[in-house]
This record gives sequence, structure tokens and C-alpha cells, in this order.
Amino acid sequence: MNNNIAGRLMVALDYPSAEEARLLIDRLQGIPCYMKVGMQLFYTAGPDFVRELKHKGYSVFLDLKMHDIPNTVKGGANSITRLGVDMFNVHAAGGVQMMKAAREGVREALAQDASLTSPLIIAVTQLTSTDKQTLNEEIGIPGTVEEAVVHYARRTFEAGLDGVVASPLEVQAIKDACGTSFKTVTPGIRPQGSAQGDQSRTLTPGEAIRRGTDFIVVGRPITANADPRRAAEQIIEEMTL
Ligand SMILES: O=C(O)c1cc(=O)[nH]c(=O)n1[C@@H]1O[C@H](COP(=O)(O)O)[C@@H](O)[C@H]1O
Repeated sequence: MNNNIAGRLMVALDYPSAEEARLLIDRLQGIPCYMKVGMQLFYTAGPDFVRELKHKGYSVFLDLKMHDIPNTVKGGANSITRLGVDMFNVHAAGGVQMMKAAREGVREALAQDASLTSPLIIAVTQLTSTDKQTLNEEIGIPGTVEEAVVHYARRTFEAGLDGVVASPLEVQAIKDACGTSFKTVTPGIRPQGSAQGDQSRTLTPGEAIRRGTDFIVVGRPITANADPRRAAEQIIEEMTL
């Protein structure tokens, strides 16, 4: 297995309990993927579960999508940094001042404890479940999804964050606007033949990597598969080709 490629796969641990998440982690043992802890798991298993993953040697993306007034986001970012995660996210729709406050919260935590390392801060542009109709008619933003994504990516870059969450379809436009070192984290990954579910803007793992994304986020195509280890290995194989 190519460990560098496997490290670009983020497995979404969307489970209702730590016990269920541990079952998957056991089955994926030895695969050096990133683990993503989202709201469902964090709201029940909390910081202890994040520490457990770090103790097991995983890189951790804490996906809590903060979106609040700058002072609150700054405090949240400080607490998250003290958990020792490798990446966390905010919503770019919170604005540049809010995103700068997240950066400030990290800086504050690092100043308080020199043993901490700086996590990557990533902003969600437009959720991968959002299609053009939803964007225009419900969210109230005119134009194409790609235009909205690039707009938010530019604001994220201005705020000094490390990258964005978007669909793999928008990677090239983001890299053109913000540079190749600006990270893209792309959910909306669907291997051939897997169910689309609630995702709107999707690509296969291989196609996402070929378009230059830094990380792919995969949940149900692994977690809902009868053989999750085989599913993860197939995805890594496809990413490697
Ligand atoms: O921030 C995220 O991780 C995220 C942003 C986004 O725009 N779309 C999106 O699907 N996600 C997350 O990525 C994962 C995708 O899961 P699956 O659709 O099951 O592969 C879920 O944990 C989502 O919460």
C-alpha cells in the first residue's frame, strides 16, 4: 500500500457511538488514513474520543464546521487546538473577520502551551449536497456553484486560512484562484456504482485525485459497505493509479 496516498484518504467516522466507530477503526487497522470526527460522533463521544484516536497514532480532522460570532469562534479554535487535532473547519460564510478569529484562537492556544502543534484550518465553501437550484433559490446566492465556491475560497485565502472544503469538481478553479499550495479537502466522493445519497456534486476517488485535490473525504462508501476494509483498500488503489 502507498502510505502517502493512504494519508490523503479521510474516513468519516459518522457513527452514533464510540463503540461503533471503534469497530470500523479495528477493521481498518494498519491503513494509515486520516480519521474525520464529525458532529454525530463528537457530540456523543467528545474530546476523549479525539484523544484516543491521537493516542492510536491517527491524524485527525475535527469537522465541527464552526459558524458564529468571531469571539466565540476564537474560543472554539483555542479549545480545539488544545485537543491536538491536525485539522479543523469553519464555515467561510461566517466572513473574513470570523475566519481570522479562528486563526487567532489557534495562535493564542500555541502561545499558552508550546508543546502544541498548529492544526490546518479549513473553511467550508458550499456544502457538497448543495446544487445550483438550492444555492440560487434557498441560500439566495445567484450564479453558478463554482462561482460561489471560488468567491468563498478567495475570502478564506485572504483570511490566512490553509484551504477549503469543496467538491472535487471545483478543485481546479480553487487552485487557479488561490494557488496550488492552498489545500482542497473534498467530500462528495462516490466510487463507481455506490449510492449518491444526499450528495449533489460528486466524483470518483481516482478522478478527484487526478484533478489535484489534496484530501478526499469518504464516509458511507466505506462505512456502509459489507466489507469496509476492502472498500477502503479499493479506494486507495484507485487513488494510486
Ligand atoms: O466538512 C465536511 O467534511 C463536509 C463538507 C461538505 O461540503 N460535504 C460533506 O459531505 N462533508 C462531510 O463529508 C462526509 C461525507 O460522507 P459520505 O457522503 O457518507 O461519503 C460527511 O461526514 C460530511 O459531513
